[in-house]
Amino acid sequence: MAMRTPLRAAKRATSSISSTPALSAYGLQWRRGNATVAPVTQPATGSKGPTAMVFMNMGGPATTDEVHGFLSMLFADKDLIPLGPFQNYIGPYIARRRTPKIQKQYAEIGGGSPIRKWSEFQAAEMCKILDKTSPETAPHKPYVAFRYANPLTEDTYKQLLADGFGGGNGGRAVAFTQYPQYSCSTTGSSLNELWKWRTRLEGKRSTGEVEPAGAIKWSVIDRWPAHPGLVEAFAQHIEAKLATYPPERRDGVVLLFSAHSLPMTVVNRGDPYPSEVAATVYAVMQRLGMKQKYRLVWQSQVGPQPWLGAQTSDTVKEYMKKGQTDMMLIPIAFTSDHIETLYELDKEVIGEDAEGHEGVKRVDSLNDSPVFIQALADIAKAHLDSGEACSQQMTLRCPKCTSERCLASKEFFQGQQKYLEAAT
Ligand SMILES: C=CC1=C(C)c2cc3[nH]c(cc4nc(cc5[nH]c(cc1n2)c(C)c5CCC(=O)O)C(CCC(=O)O)=C4C)c(C)c3C=C
Ligand code: FES
Ligand SMILES: [Fe+2]
Repeated sequence: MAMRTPLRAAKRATSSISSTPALSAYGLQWRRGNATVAPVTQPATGSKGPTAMVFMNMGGPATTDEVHGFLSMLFADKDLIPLGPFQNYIGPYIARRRTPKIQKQYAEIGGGSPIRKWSEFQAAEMCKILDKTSPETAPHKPYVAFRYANPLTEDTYKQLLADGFGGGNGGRAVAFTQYPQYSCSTTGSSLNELWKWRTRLEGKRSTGEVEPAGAIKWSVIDRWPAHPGLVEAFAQHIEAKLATYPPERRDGVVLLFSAHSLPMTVVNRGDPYPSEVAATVYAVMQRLGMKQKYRLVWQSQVGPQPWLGAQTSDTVKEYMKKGQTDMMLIPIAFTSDHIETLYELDKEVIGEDAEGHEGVKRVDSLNDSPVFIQALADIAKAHLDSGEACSQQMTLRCPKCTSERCLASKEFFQGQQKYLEAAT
């Protein structure tokens, strides 16, 4: 596809994270029941190991040169931005037009998105914990699969095969969404993409068709909006920022939980994201003892159609006018820094809308929070123990969903249950 050229032309780093040798390189050692001694740097292979832990997210351009490729893929994604029968023409056109503006934004936040750095760090740290807490599924090997940037899902899937998962060997992989709250435009899109590459690289599987022998057995962690560890990590970051206000002002600080908005067409299709974001906010507020006033507001709308509000920037401006000048912005739907925190919140909302008022602050993203990384490990451990291919909730389509991709990919992941069970 012509629209992918810029990204593909960029130097492709391998999508597997550690520099440890491919699993296949230490040969029979990884096969179940084999008693070969593991290399000292690797944990012993458990009865159900090894396990690939694949962190799914949208990704971001690592350099300004990758912005065009990133936007080209983003505007080609029918699960995110359906542009009708002319998507292949309109998508590249919009991507080209937006590139200079978005390049400028990335240049202002240091020249690229930090999402790959944080995702790789979080995945690797989580796997170290899992190797201890879930020895039977060890070793846990961290991977990152991005939807619009390197390492792309396609490349990560190929890396999994090169590392000895699937491709006739069997082996288990967990698709772990890094969006805490489920939207069909984010996690749904990543799962549809993963399913697409599974069918392309490991053989077709439509209803009634036999599972390709020795293919990867997939399971999915599809949402975790109110996990106590996630809630604790957010709460601790909020408390730390609150502590920077003089004691006599703290009770009056308004908490503005800010999440990426959705077009109203997606909300009205029945997308679960708004209610799951609200669930996170409510759980965090309960943990904080409901001591502060708060609102859930929505940012980053693109294009002219109606989006879910109230908008973050309008909210800050309106409250400022009303004399409410102590406010904390809390990015609640993304777990690491990205252009929407570093540019939109810090530079536009705080720098411009609030005119740099010292009472308006942003809470740090979770990034390397050890509480958060422990939460990821707890979520993964519970999933591995459950033996579940995917949650019940994931199998329910939006009331107004008409997408064949959603239907087929949900059927695929649900259908993995019998292969997982057969393997245990
Ligand atoms: C939970 C997070 C996100 C949801 C939900 C989401 C939905 C959504 N996004 C668009 C359109 C665009 N998003 C863009 C960038 C972008 N989106 C998110 C997160 C969510 N999007 C992030 C974190 C980013 C930035 C990535 C980074 O590197 O930091 C863009 C590109 C930027 C631009 O052109 O303004 C677009 C376009 C839609 C239409 C949508 C729901 C349907
Ligand atoms: S759009 Fe939500 S399930 Fe298809
Ligand atoms: Fe977005």
